[in-house]
Amino acid sequence: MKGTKCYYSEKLEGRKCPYRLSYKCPDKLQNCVDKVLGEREEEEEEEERERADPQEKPLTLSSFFSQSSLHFTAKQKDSYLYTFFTMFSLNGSSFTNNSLSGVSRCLTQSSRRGVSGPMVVAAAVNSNGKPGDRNVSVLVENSMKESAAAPVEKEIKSTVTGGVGDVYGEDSATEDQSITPWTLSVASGYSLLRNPHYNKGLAFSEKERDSHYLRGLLPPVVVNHDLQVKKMMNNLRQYEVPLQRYIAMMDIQEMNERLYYKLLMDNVEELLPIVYTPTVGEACQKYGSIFRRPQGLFISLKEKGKINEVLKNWPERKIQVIVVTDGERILGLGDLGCQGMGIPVGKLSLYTALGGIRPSACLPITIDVGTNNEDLLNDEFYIGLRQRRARGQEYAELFDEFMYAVKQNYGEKVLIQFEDFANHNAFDLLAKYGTSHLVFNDDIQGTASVVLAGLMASLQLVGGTLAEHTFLFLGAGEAGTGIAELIALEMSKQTGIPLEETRKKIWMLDSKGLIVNSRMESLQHFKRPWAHEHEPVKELVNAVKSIKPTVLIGSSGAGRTFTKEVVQAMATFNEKPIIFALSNPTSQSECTAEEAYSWSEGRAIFASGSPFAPVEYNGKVYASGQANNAYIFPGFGLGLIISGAIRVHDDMLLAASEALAEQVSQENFEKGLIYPPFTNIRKISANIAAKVAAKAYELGLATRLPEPANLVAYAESCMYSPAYRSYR
Ligand SMILES: NC(=O)C1=CN([C@@H]2O[C@H](COP(=O)(O)OP(=O)(O)OC[C@H]3O[C@@H](n4cnc5c(N)ncnc54)[C@H](OP(=O)(O)O)[C@@H]3O)[C@@H](O)[C@H]2O)C=CC1
Ligand SMILES: CC(=O)C(=O)O
Repeated sequence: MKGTKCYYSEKLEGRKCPYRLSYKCPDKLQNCVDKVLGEREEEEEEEERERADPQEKPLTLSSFFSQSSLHFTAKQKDSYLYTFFTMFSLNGSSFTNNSLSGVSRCLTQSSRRGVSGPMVVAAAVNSNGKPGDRNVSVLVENSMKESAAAPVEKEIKSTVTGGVGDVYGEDSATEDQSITPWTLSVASGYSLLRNPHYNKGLAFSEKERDSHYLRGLLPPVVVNHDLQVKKMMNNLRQYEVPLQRYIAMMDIQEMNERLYYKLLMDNVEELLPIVYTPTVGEACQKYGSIFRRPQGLFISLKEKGKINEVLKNWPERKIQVIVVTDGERILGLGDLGCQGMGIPVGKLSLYTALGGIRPSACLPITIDVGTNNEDLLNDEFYIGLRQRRARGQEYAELFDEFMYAVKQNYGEKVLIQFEDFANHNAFDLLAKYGTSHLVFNDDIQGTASVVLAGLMASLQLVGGTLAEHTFLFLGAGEAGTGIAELIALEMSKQTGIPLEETRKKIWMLDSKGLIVNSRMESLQHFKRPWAHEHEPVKELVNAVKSIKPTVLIGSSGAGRTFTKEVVQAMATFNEKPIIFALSNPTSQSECTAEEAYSWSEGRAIFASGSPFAPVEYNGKVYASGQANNAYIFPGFGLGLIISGAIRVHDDMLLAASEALAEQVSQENFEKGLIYPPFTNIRKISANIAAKVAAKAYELGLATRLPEPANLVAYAESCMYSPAYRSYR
C-alpha cells in the first residue's frame, strides 16, 4: 500500500493499515479490514475474559453498568422493562466499597449471557451499605414488551424474620392469572451448586464455602478434582449397560462441567465409546426417553420466521463452533429426526475435550423438519415434530433463514459443522454455503482427512505410493465419495497426474452394484466421477475378485458386508490387505476386528469407525485403529479458529491428514496401528490445528494477524482447561 491510497482506508476508520506491506497486499480479501475488526473483536474478547475470569478484579456497580451496556443493543434496551424491587436477603458485608464481590459471578454471567430472558442484572445496597442492613434494591430486566419504558423503583422490606414473603405474587395468583417466572441467577449458595459452569461440588475450599454461602449445603469433607474423577470413574464402572453410563455422563455434564471434561480428558479411551460412537447411536434412538434438560437448540419448522430470536434464547453469546444436524442420516442408523440431537451434543463435547474449544463457545443445533421414520412418528415418547419431512422449497427456506441468522448473531467466522445430513442435502448444502459461510461437512471432509491419514500411515507398513494402490469402496455416499476425492487429489498432487486420471484408480459400489459407465445416466452427481469402464457387477465379492484392490473401504452403513469370502479374497492377492470398516455404530460395521484378522490369517491392516478391543489370533495380540473423524475435526476446527479462517479449503484437509499421519510412532506401527492412540489427542489436535492454520495463512484465508511464530504452542495456549478456578 506504500505510496498508494488504500482502497479500504475509509473502512479502516482512521486506523493505520495493519500490514504496512508493499509486497503482498491481501486487500482483495479485505484482510486489512478484517484484521482491524478482528483486533477490535479481540479487545472485546479480552474484556469478556476479564469479566469471565474468576481472577478478575472485583466488579463494582459502576464498572458493571458500563460493561454490561456494551452488550445491549438499542433494540433490546427499548424492549426491556426495568424494575427495582427487593428480592433476596443479602449479607451486607459482600457489598462494602460498592463492590459486588460475592455476586460478581452472577453479574458477569448475566452480562455474558445477553439479555433475552428475565434475569437479575445487578443488586444494589441501600445507600448506607451497612452490613446487616437487609433493605436492598435489585435491578431486574425482563423481556416483557409491555407498558413502562422507563425504570421504576420500588423499595420493599425483605423478610428477615424467617417468613417467606410472596414477593412475586405466585402464591396469591389464582390458576387463571398469569405470573412472571422470575429467576435469580446469583451464583452463590444453593444456586452456585446448581450451576454446572461454576459448581465444584465437594471441591469447594473452606474459604469458598465461607464466602459463597455454602456452609451447611455440603458435607464437611473437601476433596480435590483428581479424587472426584476417581470416584466418578468408580461409579461409572458400576454400570454394565453402556447407555446407563451415557446417562450418568449426561448427569455429570449438567451438574459440574469441569468435572465432566476432566473425566473425559483423563479417561478418553474408556469414555469416548460412551459419549460418542457406538453408545451415542443408542442414545439417539432413545433420546426421547432419556431427554433431561436442553443441551442444545431445537429449531423446527414452527420457528420459521423467528430463528433469529430462537438463537438469542441460547444463554451464550460468543459462539465459535456450531454443530448442526437435521437427523436424517444418524450414523448408519438412518432417520432419527429430532432425536439426532445426541450427535451435535456428542461432537461438541469432543470439540472441547479433544480440541480445547471452550464449552461456552460451542452450540449444538438440531433442525427439525419432521421425520420419515414411522416408528418414531408412532412413538408416544418422540420429542420432535410429528410429521413427514419437509423437502424442497420449505426445507431450503428454513435452512437459509438459519444460516443467515447464525451469521447475523455470531459473525462471519463462526464455524458451522454439518453432521449426519442425508446425502441428497449434504453435498448441496456444502456447495451452497461454502462460498458465504465458514462451513465444514464432517462426514464428507473430516472422514476424508482421517482416512487419508490412515492410508499415508499404512504405506509405511505395506510400501509403495498412494498412486501405486488400487481402491475399492463399498458405499458411494458422503463418506465414500469424500474420501475418494481427497485420495485422488493427494495422488494428483504427488504425481502431477491430472485428477481425472487419478480417479481411475478408485472404484465404488453402491446399493445397485459397481459404479460403471453404463449407469452414468441414472447416477447422482457426486457418483459420476467414479463411473469407469467395466461390465456391471452386483456383488461386492465379485467386484473384489475382478478389480483386485489393495485397499478395501466400507462406508455403506450396512453391517456385516465384508464377509469371510470378501476378506479371504483380499488376502489372496495382497500380502497385507488394507481394510477399513468405517460404518458406525458397531452394529453397522462391515466386519469386526476379529473377523478381519482371523479371515486374513493375521495379515490385514485393519481400522474401524467404532472401536474394537484388541484381538488375539494364533497367540498374537492385534490392536486395531479407530478410523474416525474424531481425530480430525477438533484440531481442524481449532486451526480454523486460531487463524480466523474465513473459508475451508481442500488443502487444509490434506494438511490435517499429513499432521495426523506424522504422529503415528514406530511403536504404534510395531503394534499394527495406523493411528496414534487417543490418549495423546490434545497434542495431536494442537499439531493438526497448527498445520491447518499455517495453510490458512499460506492461502490468504486467515484473518488473525500477525501469524503467530509458533503455531503449535499458540494452539496449545488457546485450549480450554477443565482445571478448577479459585473463587474469591
Ligand atoms: N468412521 C467415520 O469417521 C465415519 C463413518 N461414517 C459411516 O459411514 C456410513 C455411511 O455414511 P455416509 O456415506 O454419510 O452415508 P450415505 O447415505 O451418504 O452413503 C451410503 C452409501 O452406501 C450405499 N449402500 C447402502 N447400503 C448398501 C449395501 N448393502 N451395499 C452396497 N452399498 C450400500 C448407498 O448406496 P445408494 O447410494 O445406492 O443408496 C450409499 O452409496 C455410516 O454408517 C456412517 O456412520 C460416516 C462418516 C464418518
Ligand atoms: C463418525 C461419523 O461422523 C459418523 O459415523 O457419521
